[in-house]
Amino acid sequence: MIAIGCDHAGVEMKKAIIAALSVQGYEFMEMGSEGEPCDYPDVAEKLCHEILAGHCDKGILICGTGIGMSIAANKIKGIRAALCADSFSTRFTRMHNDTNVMCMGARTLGCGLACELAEIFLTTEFEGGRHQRRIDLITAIENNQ
Ligand SMILES: O=C(CO)[C@H](O)[C@H](O)[C@H](O)COP(=O)(O)O
Repeated sequence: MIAIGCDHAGVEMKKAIIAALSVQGYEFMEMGSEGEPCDYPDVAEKLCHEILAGHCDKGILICGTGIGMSIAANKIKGIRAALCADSFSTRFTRMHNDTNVMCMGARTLGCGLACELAEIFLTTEFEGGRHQRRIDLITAIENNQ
């Protein structure tokens, strides 16, 4: 199960991703705006807690730029969120950072690219090895707050 959430800026992109990836067999837990104005931190917090509770494997967050969503999501212990705008970074943030949330900007990316990036994010595996040591260092920073 993939969690997907947006504020009012990201409704069209959220729908496009659900439509494109549902046909590949992905199931989505949808949350956030259906068009009405809302505040992105509330959506980010709700989505991240669905992941931490084990109800969803990964999350996709969409706002105007993706930046506010990524700032909010990264405040939550256990969440590693990346702002994704190109295929190389999207692939490597899974391989090296083991990110569990991707954030995208609906006012900066087209829906076609967003669907492609979402597919890369959901299909790319974490490499482990030396990257796990670095994730552990991030977790240690988190635990020292
Ligand atoms: O969080 C954001 C920027 O970091 C998002 O782009 C929001 O979607 C944006 O701030 C919403 O702005 P609006 O003027 O209320 O539509």
